[in-house]
Amino acid sequence: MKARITADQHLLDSNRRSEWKQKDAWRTLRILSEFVDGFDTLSDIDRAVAVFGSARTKPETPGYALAEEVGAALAKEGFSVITGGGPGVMEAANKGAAEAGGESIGLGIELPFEQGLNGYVDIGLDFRYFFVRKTMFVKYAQAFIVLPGGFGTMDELFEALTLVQTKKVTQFPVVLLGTAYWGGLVDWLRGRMLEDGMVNPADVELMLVTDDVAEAVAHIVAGCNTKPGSGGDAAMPS
Ligand SMILES: CC(C)=CCNc1ncnc2c1ncn2[C@@H]1O[C@H](COP(=O)(O)O)[C@@H](O)[C@H]1O
Repeated sequence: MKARITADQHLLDSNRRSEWKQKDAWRTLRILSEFVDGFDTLSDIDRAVAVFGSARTKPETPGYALAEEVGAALAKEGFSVITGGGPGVMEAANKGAAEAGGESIGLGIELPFEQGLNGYVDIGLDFRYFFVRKTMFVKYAQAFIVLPGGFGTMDELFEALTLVQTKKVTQFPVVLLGTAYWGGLVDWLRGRMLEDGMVNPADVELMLVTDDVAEAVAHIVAGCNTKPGSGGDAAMPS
């Protein structure tokens, strides 16, 4: 299959510098419309948790089953489940949520190879720009659960941790699910990164690491301080 040139590539890739002078100013309108669509579609979500993890996790694997269990457990607790709308862990979490009667949301991204949203998404949006989509995850979820994954998953995890650390978001639990997978990274964060003074002791405590879905959900319920119907913190000015 021939790889398509994506909108993100037009914007970011310096090989396309010749377009920048002519097209970037107008491209901002497209970016703006993507924010407007996202805000318009997602602003009615009451309380939601975003579930991240590998796009490559295959059905009928323990990782897929775990993500399905997470989606179902969140739905039963009254949370909408937001994922990247793709295959693997995203599909499994959407499936778990949808089959448990919950609201299943997929925020897809345009990629060089055609893919579309997975078949378990009830409310779906397709984004051209990664950075617009990432705003939506943080804005409309009150917590993140992160399953094993690759670069995309790390990007989403560390964006959340940076936003919590810098207090751009408050009361935002982050759970790493899968102690065997995450253990090495967490040891390095609590060892090398902390010992070299790159983070504060409190920073490395910003995430819960567990294998237990019920513990993950309970941690979120206790930590995100949004009750059903509250719609979050309505008293804050813009
Ligand atoms: C089979 C394949 C690679 C499909 C790619 N299709 C994708 N569709 C939607 N979101 C994605 C995709 N790939 C990466 N992401 C984003 O990055 C994360 C997973 O990336 P990774 O597989 O850990 O690095 C997901 O949580 C998602 O938000």
